[in-house]
Amino acid sequence: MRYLTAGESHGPQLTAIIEGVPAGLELLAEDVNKELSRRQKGYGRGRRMQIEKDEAIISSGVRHGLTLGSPIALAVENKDFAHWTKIMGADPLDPDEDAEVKRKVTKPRPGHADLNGAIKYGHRDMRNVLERSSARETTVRVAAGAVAKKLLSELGITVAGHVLEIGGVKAENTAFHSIHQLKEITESSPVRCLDEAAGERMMKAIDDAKANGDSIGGVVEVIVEGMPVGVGSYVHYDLKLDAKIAAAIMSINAFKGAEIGIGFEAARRPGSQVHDEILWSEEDGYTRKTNNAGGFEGGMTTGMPIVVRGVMKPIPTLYKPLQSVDIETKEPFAASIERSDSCAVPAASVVAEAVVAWELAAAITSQFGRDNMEEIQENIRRHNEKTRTF
Ligand SMILES: Cc1cc2nc3c(=O)[nH]c(=O)nc-3n(C[C@H](O)[C@H](O)[C@H](O)COP(=O)(O)O)c2cc1C
Ligand SMILES: C=C(O[C@@H]1CC(C(=O)O)=C[C@@H](OP(=O)(O)O)[C@H]1O)C(=O)O
Repeated sequence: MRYLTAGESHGPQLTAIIEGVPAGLELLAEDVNKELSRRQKGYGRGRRMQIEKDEAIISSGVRHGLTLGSPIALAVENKDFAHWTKIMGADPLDPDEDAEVKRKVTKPRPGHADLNGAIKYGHRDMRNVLERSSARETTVRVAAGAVAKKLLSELGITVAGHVLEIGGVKAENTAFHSIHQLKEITESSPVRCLDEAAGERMMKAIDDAKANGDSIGGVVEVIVEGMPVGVGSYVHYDLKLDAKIAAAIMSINAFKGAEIGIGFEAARRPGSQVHDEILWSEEDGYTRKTNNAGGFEGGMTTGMPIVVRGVMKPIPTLYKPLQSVDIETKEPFAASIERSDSCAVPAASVVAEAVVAWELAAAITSQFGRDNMEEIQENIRRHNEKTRTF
């Protein structure tokens, strides 16, 4: 499975072409829209989210609610384009002489892609960089992830993301009885946090950052239950599924770190307190006493829940500007900005779910069959049965 996205933040639409989804998967626009709406919620976002109402238009690859095995084309309209038609160029091939249209963005924001992107592509107008480097693109990544999640759910695999930390405020009570309970609780939290009291403090931290013209980041976690054992491989570096998951997390805008299982904590413990002891029972087959490995050994799934965390840095666009240099005048400046998110960690936890789901669905289809859902279901059923008594 693979996909490509196209689209600028303030252009007419975002597009994804999704390839390799097996035939026979039930898929409705509603399945995608549900995920798009989850990404739009979350405390700390700016005015843009009040303008957009993300909805998917699926124009190919699906008939009567079932995937065909052919490429799926999917688009999401940018409602904000209506306010940007002149600046973006209603007809991209028509050079417009309007002064407003010609006003260039020449002031790079520290922490964003503006300066490096301008130098790399030779753009004197950094709008040409920011339009595509914007996390608006995560909309269609969540759409592709929604397709992957649907595929996984048909195979009994559940993916849930939540927020562990925002601006230094940590969730203390992160216990849950089942992944479904985790989903239920976090869905009703404005910061997608299991710990209600910590969630309140996180919102306060976001309010404070906003009042100070600042921004804050945090930590998100994705948990996956139901993966078969042995997905991924140790035989080549580019088949290691834990590495692909880490890369997927790092590919999310503003993410600067990823860890699996106990992650960096493993550096501080002896092996006897890290490695998960192996058990076997007739009913459950092989299981582990603990899950410090977060569901992976040797680049392959262990069958235990996958536990992945990602670190998001604070949003770069600040109302309280940092020092920067105008690329035209080479003079320092203090920019005033129009709008920005103060914190997008809750939204990013939904993006993290999507990118993890995508990698898992891609690995499943490459191992258990690419053509149709029935074949994959049958192959996994046989694999699970063999694994239990292995
Ligand atoms: C959901 C989401 C929303 C974001 N919103 C903003 C924003 O409003 N303003 C901003 O400057 N950056 C925002 N970012 C972060 C930038 O897109 C990101 O920092 C930028 O693309 C540079 O890439 P890097 O931080 O990975 O180096 C957002 C990121 C995510 C995941
Ligand atoms: C539009 C989205 O996020 C945007 C990501 C973003 C950035 O620089 O990454 C900047 C902001 O865009 P704008 O400058 O238009 O307000 C965010 O709103 C979205 O998540 O759908």
